[in-house]
Amino acid sequence: MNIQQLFEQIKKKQSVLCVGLDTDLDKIPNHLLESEDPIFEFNKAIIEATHSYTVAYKPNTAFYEAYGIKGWQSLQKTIDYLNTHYPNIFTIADAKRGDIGNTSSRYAKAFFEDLGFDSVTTAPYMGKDSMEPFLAFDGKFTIMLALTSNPGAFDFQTQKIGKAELYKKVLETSTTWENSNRLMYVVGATKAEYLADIRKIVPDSFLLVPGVGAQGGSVEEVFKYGANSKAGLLINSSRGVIYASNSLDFAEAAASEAKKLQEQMAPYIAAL
Ligand SMILES: O=C(O)c1cc(=O)[nH]c(=O)n1[C@@H]1O[C@H](COP(=O)(O)O)[C@@H](O)[C@H]1O
Repeated sequence: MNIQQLFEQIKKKQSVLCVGLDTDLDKIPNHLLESEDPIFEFNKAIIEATHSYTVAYKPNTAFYEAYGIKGWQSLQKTIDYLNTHYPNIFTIADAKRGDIGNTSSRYAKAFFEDLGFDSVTTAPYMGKDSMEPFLAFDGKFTIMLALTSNPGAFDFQTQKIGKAELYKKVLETSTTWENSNRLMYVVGATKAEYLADIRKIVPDSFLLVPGVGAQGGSVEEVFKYGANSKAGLLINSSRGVIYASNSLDFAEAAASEAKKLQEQMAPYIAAL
């Protein structure tokens, strides 16, 4: 899908909610474990319950890779389900890839062409030639880590390289790359006060903001500092939505959490 369609979804649903499909067999309701593919059955039920409040889904590939080939099959079925039934919902493979050029181009092919995701998350540590193979894909988006939500973000990302912090350098440099209009950036909701500075460097880009819910970030703060005139945000919650209940009512409970988040977002989107 293209950016225009994403803007339209945001307007129509009055939401920038991205639901993270971090599906863990130890956390899903027991009754699903008897089915042939519990991960897919869980995801399908979550998608059906939450899609009207949601503009993006983000399966984190670690939760699928952890189960080997069966996990990859569950991931494939999940993205196929989304592309078939909800083609207007943006899809993110949260894989945090990045390597020397020829390897990155294989990662890009895997997530964009083989699996058919709209976007993939990447780690920029290896620099321009490790990101460009992702950016070469027309109609696809590369969501690069900028300032992450975890405490370790302060180990490197906020350290100064010359006058500027590393994360600012990453943002500034990336805007000079070819096809930089295909870039989005990850900024943790737990670092909302940094968003105003980040917006000065990338005023028009989409920011994927994980860390509300289980990690303690606030929707209000993210909008206050991070929204641009078209929102320009995708705010992710994974555990807070998908594990709202672990019994028979899990899908209804997820819908209710997703609705709560959408209702928190709506007034800010209406005011843009
Ligand atoms: O790239 C990400 O999505 C990401 C970046 C980041 O800085 N922090 C972060 O939590 N994430 C991911 O966002 C999701 C957050 O999950 P919850 O804390 O359960 O909402 C996980 O899949 C994380 O891997």
